[in-house]
Amino acid sequence: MVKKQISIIGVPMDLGQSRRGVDMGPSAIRYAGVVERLEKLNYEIHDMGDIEIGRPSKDEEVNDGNLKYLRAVSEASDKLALEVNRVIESKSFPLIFGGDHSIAIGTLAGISKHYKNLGVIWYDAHGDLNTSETSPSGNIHGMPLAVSLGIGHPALINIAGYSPKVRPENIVIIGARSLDEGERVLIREKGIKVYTMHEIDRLGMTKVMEEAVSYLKSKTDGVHLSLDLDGIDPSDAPGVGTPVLGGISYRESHLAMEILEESNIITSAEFVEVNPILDERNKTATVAVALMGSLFGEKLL
Ligand SMILES: NC(=[NH2+])NCCC[C@H](N)C(=O)O
Ligand SMILES: [Mn+2]
Ligand SMILES: [Mn+2]
Repeated sequence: MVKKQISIIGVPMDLGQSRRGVDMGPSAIRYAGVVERLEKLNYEIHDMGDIEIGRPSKDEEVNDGNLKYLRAVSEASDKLALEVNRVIESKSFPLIFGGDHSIAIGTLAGISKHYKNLGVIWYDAHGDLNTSETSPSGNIHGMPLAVSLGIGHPALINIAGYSPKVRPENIVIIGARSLDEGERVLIREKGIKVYTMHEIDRLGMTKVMEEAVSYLKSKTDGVHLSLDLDGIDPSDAPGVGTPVLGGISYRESHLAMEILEESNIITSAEFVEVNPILDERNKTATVAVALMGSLFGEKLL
């Protein structure tokens, strides 16, 4: 039998937010044993190494458009989109390690043209639906989902030469507990499906994931999982730049990944925002790798 292929792409990007160190995320995730873990599940793993990220000078950080390091983020997104596209053309499953969440701009740009109706599961404490007008921080990692909807600066929305990358009705956000005003407006206006912590508490993770899967399954021909480690509670995943109390537990996250695995809908995935400098003995990278285990079919018995 031919083994299923997974291709790993590391993206050592930290310019989409203000806390240095998240560029070391790919190393931390590899160090936590991801390749060995997935090989045990009988996958053939191709580690493509890391995308090269420029090191712009500090004065590129703030520009009057409220988009920090716009040029560097846009260049990195271009490179990532090309690489992701190549992986899909080679019939391998793209598994991307961040880096901050701005990398999703490039990931989705590389993926989306391969699908008529791409679905996205955005597992995150945040909506990442800001624009330069609504962003309180100017940090591009708070904008990738808006950008992928075609809302934002032309240098970001036109990566890979087309826009939008995803339709609002094909998005499910899971774990939200920190939304800015502009993000709330966009969610209502576009009718984006959101399971906040309230729904997760109330319905339980099983129901939430089953609903999310059946919502997406009927209308999409591929689903990208974009998992921001800050979706998980900071007690379980402390190594993130923008932690928010009251998050999804480690156990609930395993359950979510297991339900996704059973559903067979996931066609690409990325794990972002692991910051080893803020972490405790590589705990957050270890959590990320454990969740990948469940996502790719690990079973105890
Ligand atoms: N990917 C993330 N961790 N995003 C956090 C975004 C925080 C805040 N909403 C902002 O736009 O600045
Ligand atoms: Mn987040
Ligand atoms: Mn995020």
